[in-house]
Amino acid sequence: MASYQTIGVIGAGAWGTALAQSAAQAGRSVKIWAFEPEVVEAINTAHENTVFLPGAPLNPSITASSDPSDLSDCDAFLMVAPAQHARGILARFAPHIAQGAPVLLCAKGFERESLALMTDVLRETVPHAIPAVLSGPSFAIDVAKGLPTAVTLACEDRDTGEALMEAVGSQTFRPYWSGDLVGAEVGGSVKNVLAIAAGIVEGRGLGKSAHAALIARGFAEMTRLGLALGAKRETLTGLCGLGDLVLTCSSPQSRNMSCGLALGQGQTLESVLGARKAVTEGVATAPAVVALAKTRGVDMPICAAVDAVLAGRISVDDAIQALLNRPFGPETD
Ligand SMILES: NC(=O)c1ccc[n+]([C@@H]2O[C@H](COP(=O)([O-])OP(=O)(O)OC[C@H]3O[C@@H](n4cnc5c(N)ncnc54)[C@H](O)[C@@H]3O)[C@@H](O)[C@H]2O)c1
Ligand SMILES: O=P(O)(O)OC[C@H](O)CO
Repeated sequence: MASYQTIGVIGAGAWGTALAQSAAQAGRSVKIWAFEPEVVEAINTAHENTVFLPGAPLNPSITASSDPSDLSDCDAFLMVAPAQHARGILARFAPHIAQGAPVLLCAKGFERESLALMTDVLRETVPHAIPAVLSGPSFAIDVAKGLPTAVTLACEDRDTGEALMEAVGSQTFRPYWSGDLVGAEVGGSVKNVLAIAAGIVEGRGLGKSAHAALIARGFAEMTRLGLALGAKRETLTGLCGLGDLVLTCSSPQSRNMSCGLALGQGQTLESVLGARKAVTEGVATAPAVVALAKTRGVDMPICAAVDAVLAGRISVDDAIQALLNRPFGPETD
């Protein structure tokens, strides 16, 4: 079985930093590529990502660089830059990723313009890499602090998947293997859009019953899209689907849910996004989810309402009314 010892982490936001730390704790040699020079500086000198993951001391063996060629000796990669930047960054990395090296895709989003999943983006930019997906209920700070977390690690070849699990996993950060990449991608991406809706429910004071209904009906939407794209139902009921949906829709520390909370309380999207450096993936993914659903004839009324609110086509109150005015119907398809 392959054994990956030198791990390249592409993207030094909160999640890339936490995963770099996890791999270092697993005894791997870890190099992390950061977009911002100040992040490179902070990791190499203070051994802390003071910009995106402050308060989490890093293993001093982790080195950072802003030059992709510095990662060219890595035998496996974690792609952790936000979804909308993935294509450009992967294209830069393509010459530095060895033939047959696995690239573990960790971003949770669809590409807005092309509607591509991250595995599609990887196949188009680095066709010689082996795609894998990491997704599940896990806040970066929880992983960095060593709190217990469990995620799905999807890779078609089980041996490769298990070698990746050994490279990033630990007693507290627990990956479970799956062969269903599409399921893992759809779950993580759609839950971000639904978490914005959950935040709106909370921010508008619609109550806990509405919150539970949102999660259950949102899960029905995620399942319909996932199945239409070829996902397995059991993947969607697992960590990367229902598990992550429950976490993100219930935690104001989620960037997506907190964005919805603020919208529900009357703030504008511009003021919410303008006040944060962190990525809110659901904002760019919402229109992609809706467009993709349309191409497959899949009904996703909650996601469509979120997209319409984010785009300013409808007010929060009118979106809520429109959802409540839908005709009664069967619970399952
Ligand atoms: N933070 C978490 O708890 C968490 C957990 C699981 C998955 N994720 C996913 O990981 C991905 C990365 O999120 P994060 O939380 O690490 O990011 P973050 O919000 O902590 O940081 C923002 C990231 O965007 C990058 N960035 C900003 N502008 C850029 C540009 N013009 N070009 C290239 N990169 C640019 C920054 O370098 C940084 O890596 C997202 O898809 C997110 O959904 C995050
Ligand atoms: O803060 P969010 O909303 O990007 O969510 C982070 C993780 O995806 C939770 O699993």
